[in-house]
Amino acid sequence: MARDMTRAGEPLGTAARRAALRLLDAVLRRGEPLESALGLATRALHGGPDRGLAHAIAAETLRRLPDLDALIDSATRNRLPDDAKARFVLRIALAQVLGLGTPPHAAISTVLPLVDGGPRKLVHGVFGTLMRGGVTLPEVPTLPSAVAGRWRAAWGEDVAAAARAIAAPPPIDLSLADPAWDGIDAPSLAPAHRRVPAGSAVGELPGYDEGAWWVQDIAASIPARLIGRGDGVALDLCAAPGGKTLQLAAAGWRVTAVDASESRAARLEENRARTRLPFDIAIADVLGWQPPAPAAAVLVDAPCSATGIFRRHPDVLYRAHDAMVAEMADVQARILDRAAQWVAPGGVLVYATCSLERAEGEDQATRFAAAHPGFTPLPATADELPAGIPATPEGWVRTLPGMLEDAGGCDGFFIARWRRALT
Ligand SMILES: C[S@@+](CC[C@H](N)C(=O)[O-])C[C@H]1O[C@@H](n2cnc3c(N)ncnc32)[C@H](O)[C@@H]1O
Repeated sequence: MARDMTRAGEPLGTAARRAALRLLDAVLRRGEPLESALGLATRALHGGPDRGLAHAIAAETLRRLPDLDALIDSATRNRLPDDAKARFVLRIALAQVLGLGTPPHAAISTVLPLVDGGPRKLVHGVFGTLMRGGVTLPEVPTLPSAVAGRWRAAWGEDVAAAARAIAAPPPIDLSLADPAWDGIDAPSLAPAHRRVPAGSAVGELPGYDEGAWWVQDIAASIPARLIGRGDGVALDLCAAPGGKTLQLAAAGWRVTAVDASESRAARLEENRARTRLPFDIAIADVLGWQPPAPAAAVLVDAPCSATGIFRRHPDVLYRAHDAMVAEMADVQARILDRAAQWVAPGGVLVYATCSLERAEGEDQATRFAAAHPGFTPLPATADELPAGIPATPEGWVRTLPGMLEDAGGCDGFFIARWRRALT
């Protein structure tokens, strides 16, 4: 892939498309998260709007990839290999026209320089054929077949809701530090919650500077809701950037937030400074760290495949393969087993993952319960949960793409809670 971002004589906007191409390359060929690839891929761009455009093009391409590929395949006599540069460039051009509303001439003129000295004629020809044919994208996007197959087996018809959910970026949820705060006129789906439209400039919303709220999907707010209010010690393990830490601190707990990543812990610090909510931060690997004493509440928001946040991060659809899920499930088991030792007698343990994979949710909770007879399931109750999100028959919470769909949906999460026996 090209390294040079700006070249004389190129149409304006070519550099942003080159960055989008690098982003796609990072996700699809190297398996990197889109957000992590952003810095390097866009470093030569001048200013936020170009960076935003590169990100929007790459994200839209990932949302629509199977449908874009089907269009490309319909217009080529010999199927282009999956990793052919011509396919990448056509995906970008088509995603702009069919998904983002870019005029066709602007979309094609800014990608052709990316295949200079290569399949320029082919790209131009395929694009022209499709445009003359008046093609459109299906109203409901097609999910990648591996993910669709896995989720259909796990969740049946909810896979259709997942496809609908990926059509556009989702609304943005805010968790309020004070449930009585009334500074934003927006729908509320649960106590201390507001939902603002997709694309809202969060830094400009009322209450941002004062730290009255932080961005957190409603499903992601459930683990801390299941811990509730308290004034004892709470351990938030795998805590950064800190949505759940802030909830626990706002609910009165004396929280220690532990995270292994220094850069992510910096976001914990930023959030602590902005909200002025008190909590301690430990930058440590929980597999080596040890608290000074057992805690009344322990929250494990374990690292996972993150397939539950595919609406905001469509790259997970292409990165979360079976082997990755199995590897994450192994890490989760080790973290959860270790965390269980730090729950004080009579204390509460909550386990959560933002995953739509049973191996990282239901199977993990079943395994834990069998291995830890000293922990009794503590089923979630309706009054603890947002309306429209029921507990499972086991008392766990499993949020699925079809839930709250009319109100804008929610992320996919799994949450289980146990109480440790007194002796
Ligand atoms: C799902 S994210 C946590 C999100 C966070 N709880 C929140 O609500 O904002 C998982 C976190 O686990 C951290 N992590 C992964 N492995 C870890 C380990 N062995 N010890 C501590 N933190 C770990 C990652 O750095 C990442 O920040």
